[in-house]
Amino acid sequence: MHVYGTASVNEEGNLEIGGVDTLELASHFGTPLYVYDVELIRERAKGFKKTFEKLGVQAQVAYASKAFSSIAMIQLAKEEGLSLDVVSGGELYTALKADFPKERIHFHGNNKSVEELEMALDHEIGCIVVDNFSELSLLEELCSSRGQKIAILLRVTPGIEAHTHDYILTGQEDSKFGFDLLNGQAERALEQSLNSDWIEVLGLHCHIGSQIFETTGFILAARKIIGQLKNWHQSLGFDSKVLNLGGGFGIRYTKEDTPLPASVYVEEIVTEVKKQLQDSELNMPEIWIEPGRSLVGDAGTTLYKVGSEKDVPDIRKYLAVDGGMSDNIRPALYDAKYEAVLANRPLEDPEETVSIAGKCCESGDMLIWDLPLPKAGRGDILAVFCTGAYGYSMSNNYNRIPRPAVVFAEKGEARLVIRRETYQDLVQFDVPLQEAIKNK
Ligand SMILES: Cc1ncc(COP(=O)(O)O)c(C=O)c1O
Ligand SMILES: N[C@@H](CCCC[NH3+])C(=O)O
Repeated sequence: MHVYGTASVNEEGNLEIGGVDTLELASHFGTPLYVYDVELIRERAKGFKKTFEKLGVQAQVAYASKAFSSIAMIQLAKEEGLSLDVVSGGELYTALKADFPKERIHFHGNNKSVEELEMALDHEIGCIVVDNFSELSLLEELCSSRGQKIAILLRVTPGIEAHTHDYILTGQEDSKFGFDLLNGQAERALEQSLNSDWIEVLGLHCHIGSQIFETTGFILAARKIIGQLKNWHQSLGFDSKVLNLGGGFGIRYTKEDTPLPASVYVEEIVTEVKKQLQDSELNMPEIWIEPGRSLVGDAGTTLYKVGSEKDVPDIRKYLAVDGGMSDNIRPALYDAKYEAVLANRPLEDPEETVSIAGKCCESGDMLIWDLPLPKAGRGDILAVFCTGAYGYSMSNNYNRIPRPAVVFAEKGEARLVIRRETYQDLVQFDVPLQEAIKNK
């Protein structure tokens, strides 16, 4: 068995996370249950920060809160001295509720609404990552009408095709995100911003994709951007204070995945930036990164209770669990692969191969195909690893299934940080026909 993060097997032979027995967690908090190993998140955050410190580079490590946003999670990011990437009014609201330092909040998104931009301006957050011309003009208008200045990064698409799933690629030319670097859009956006009385351009941003296992894409992106920065220094007198190279650092979901240590991504990015800046008149910019998955992904485990089973003779055995695509849509959406063990017998040798089905009314609601497992049946607890990123944050109420609870486990203690939804929660926004107000 691969030991994920600080997960271990205790004297009772049960899987333990953050020093807490997962069977106790399942019986106390119910299932499905997302369990986070808090120490591992802290370790990952420190790992990124220390690498920058070791290299003597000014940096910000911004947690991409889309991976998992909750008040407790944002408080944890604050405790670890991270910055924060938010991508919607809802994520910003969560950050504000968590009392996250406003100056370290960066606001992303390809279609921020007027209300969202106003919210960011009201709270004077650190910067807005401007994605397109219409947003740039809108922001300028808002700032000028309020008499308020704002710091921005310009998100550029460097024309890099990272090796990952098509749906999570973002740095290629044909992308809905950012100003294209090669066709002159980025230069026009920079000129427009530099000419504005209301906008201070801190620098450039790019994010080439997610779940990336190589450094090549980041290096090429840095090279292309710095190449442009040199031109813009000559032509526009622009000196970028910040270079944000996004997130996307891959993690190990299964043995097929071979991620690099976070330090390697950081070291190679910094080395390339320094190399490209040699003999130029540009100052070394602050390097910002935005990891989401690599901070919280393998720190999360989902506990499910096994229910029905179905044998299709000579074809396959299905074991159904009490969750599925409602709490983890990634297998259905990206064909994502996961590993799992029985929480009550993690070290027992597999006896059969089973496929783990979710309980949603979709044939595509399969969590894991062909998983070797000891004989398991109704009542057993299945622990699916590496569900900490884009699990809860992409969960939904399909089939009116309530969202699971989230627990933080650390040093032998478990804290409920998001309570389980109830059936009452599910109908809270419904208006019965007889009460519905007619719009004449
Ligand atoms: C702009 C931006 N920054 C950061 C991230 C975080 O990516 P990841 O969770 O792969 O680190 C994403 C998601 O892909 C993103 O779109
Ligand atoms: N949600 C995706 C990644 C996209 C991240 C946001 N740009 C995943 O689960 O892998």
